[in-house]
Amino acid sequence: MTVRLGVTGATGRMGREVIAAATSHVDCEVVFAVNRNPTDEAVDGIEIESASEFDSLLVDREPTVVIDFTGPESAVEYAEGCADAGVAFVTGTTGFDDDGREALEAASEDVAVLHAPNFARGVQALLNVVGEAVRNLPGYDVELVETHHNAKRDAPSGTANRLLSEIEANGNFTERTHGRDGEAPREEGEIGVHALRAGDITGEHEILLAGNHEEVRLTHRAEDRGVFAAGAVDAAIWIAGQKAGSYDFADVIAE
Ligand SMILES: NC(=O)C1=CN([C@@H]2O[C@H](COP(=O)(O)OP(=O)(O)OC[C@H]3O[C@@H](n4cnc5c(N)ncnc54)[C@H](OP(=O)(O)O)[C@@H]3O)[C@@H](O)[C@H]2O)C=CC1
Ligand SMILES: O=C(O)C1=N[C@H](C(=O)O)C[C@H](O)C1
Repeated sequence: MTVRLGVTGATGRMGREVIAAATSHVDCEVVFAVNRNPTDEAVDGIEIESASEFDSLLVDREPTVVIDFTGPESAVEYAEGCADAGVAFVTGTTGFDDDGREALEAASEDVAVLHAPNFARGVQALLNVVGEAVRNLPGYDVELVETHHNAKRDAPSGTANRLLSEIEANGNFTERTHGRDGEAPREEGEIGVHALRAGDITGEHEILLAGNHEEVRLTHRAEDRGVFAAGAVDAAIWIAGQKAGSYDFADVIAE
């Protein structure tokens, strides 16, 4: 069955990649693509419409799923629109605060909602192994470095926050130290967190574990945003058959 997709943030870095991935996928049809500031220029043959039309497009074009890569405020608004219209919602947007996360949970009571801070399959593998590495190296110092392009809004990245949760769940850590400045010796139990922003780097995450005169580095490097878009389209196809609830990209990969 063809999955009918709506795309938000359509002219953004990720929106364009999602349209490219979806239009070349045999199981997908892009039925609308919206942007806050629409352009006359189509993306991969898909007309860009105004985000102000989002609610009426949900009714008129009958999408099965909306894929969103925008910002935390707009993602919540789009999720609420989808919940009202009975349309499943996939978002890769990062930077949500507690209220934003709660709003996504509330939407998932009415429709299937999948939120993943990273749609790269390699990052899912990294999330699976990082806890084991920490458990195997008790007492080793842990530092996380993430590197992204100079236009990224949130820090640390959504992926970094997810990795940090895994690290904390598997070791005795007391605090996250964001960068260091001046007299700042390392405290026992801290995890150092460092966000680098430069150029047009797609996205890198490295966890350094060091102690006992040795070091282990676990690194994921995305070389192309198409990796994220392909994962998001896979998630949209998967979620089309799911009942209301809150899902993660790990659920998609598990099948
Ligand atoms: N989960 C994953 O695998 C990945 C997640 N991301 C996340 O996706 C999000 C978008 O990233 P990226 O594409 O690089 O960002 P861009 O800035 O390139 O694009 C953002 C898009 O969202 C729109 N937008 C932003 N704010 C609003 C708003 N308040 N209301 C309506 N539309 C809005 C922008 O519209 P306009 O053009 O009008 O400004 C633009 O189309 C970020 O949160 C990023 O962290 C990114 C890559 C992978
Ligand atoms: O903004 C980005 O570009 C990315 N954001 C995601 C995040 O915050 O983790 C995922 C990816 O690293 C690219």
